[in-house]
Amino acid sequence: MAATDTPPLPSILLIGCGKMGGAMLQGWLAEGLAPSVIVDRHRDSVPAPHRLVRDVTDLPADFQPDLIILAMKPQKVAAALAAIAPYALHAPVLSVLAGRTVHGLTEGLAAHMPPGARPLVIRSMPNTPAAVGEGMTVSYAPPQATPRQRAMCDRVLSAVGETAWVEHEDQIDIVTAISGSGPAYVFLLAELLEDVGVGEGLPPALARQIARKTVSGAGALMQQSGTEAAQLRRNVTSPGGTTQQALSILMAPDAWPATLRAAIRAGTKRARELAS
Ligand SMILES: NC(=O)C1=CN([C@@H]2O[C@H](COP(=O)(O)OP(=O)(O)OC[C@H]3O[C@@H](n4cnc5c(N)ncnc54)[C@H](O)[C@@H]3O)[C@@H](O)[C@H]2O)C=CC1
Ligand SMILES: O=C(O)[C@@H]1CCC=N1
Repeated sequence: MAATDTPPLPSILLIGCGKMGGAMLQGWLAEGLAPSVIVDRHRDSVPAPHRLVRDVTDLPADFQPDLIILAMKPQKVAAALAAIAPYALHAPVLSVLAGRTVHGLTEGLAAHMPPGARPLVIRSMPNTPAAVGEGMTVSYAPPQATPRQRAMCDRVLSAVGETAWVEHEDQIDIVTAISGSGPAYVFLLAELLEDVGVGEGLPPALARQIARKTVSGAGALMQQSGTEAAQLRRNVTSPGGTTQQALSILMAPDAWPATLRAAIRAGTKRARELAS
């Protein structure tokens, strides 16, 4: 779709504006969000024409969003559902909460609605590079979601990065452990490279600079070249050279391949535990 054909961002009710909600909001503000309401007691202000309220019980009576976005901690959502339910009669709900299922959120909201009324819940897993428009969000919509509802969610999420959709909701838990948590693994790599550099005798400022630029530069090269990661790795690895020597340790079956698989399985398991 040409940029001029892109529909404007809808009006949102964003509930929870911490690390993840705040990252997405930063991207949406840069993209021209329609007048919206943000709920978070820990935020000081939002730029006009958007409004900030401290609690879901303080929502302005004159406000009806196009889309409700849940971005509080999974453990905090239950207490907010009663106040959100009246708005969810008229607008779909997009949840970015780890673990929380479409079924659980739908039932939780429906319990506060008139008999027979059902909210429409779409579940997404974004990541914090959304703050700079470089996010990756994977979403699941239940079969009853309309193409218009899916398109609106995709419009909002694609304003802060790339989007993809899965047909099976349980895949969101695996996505959570890979791309949702993944920036933390990459930042850890930068931290460890810096620590090792300092430990091996480099000046701390230089160790920090080379660690950060190596991670961000490698990411930029991968993005801009479109080349497979494995080929980019081979391009660095001279036969008999220094990289091959280092990778023989990292790529040993019981090193990174096993460690990363175990880590991602642990994250996935935790996402499933957070379902209830
Ligand atoms: N941090 C990340 O990288 C990612 C987080 N998520 C999900 O995003 C959600 C939020 O995570 P973070 O932003 O990291 O947590 P956070 O603790 O930084 O932010 C949560 C915010 O929600 C607010 N809050 C809590 N209860 C509220 C309520 N009833 N009404 C309004 N605001 C409320 C808190 O004041 C806080 O500012 C979680 O469900 C997490 O699973 C998803 C993808 C990535
Ligand atoms: O750590 C968490 O539970 C959230 C979900 C993915 C990233 N942060």
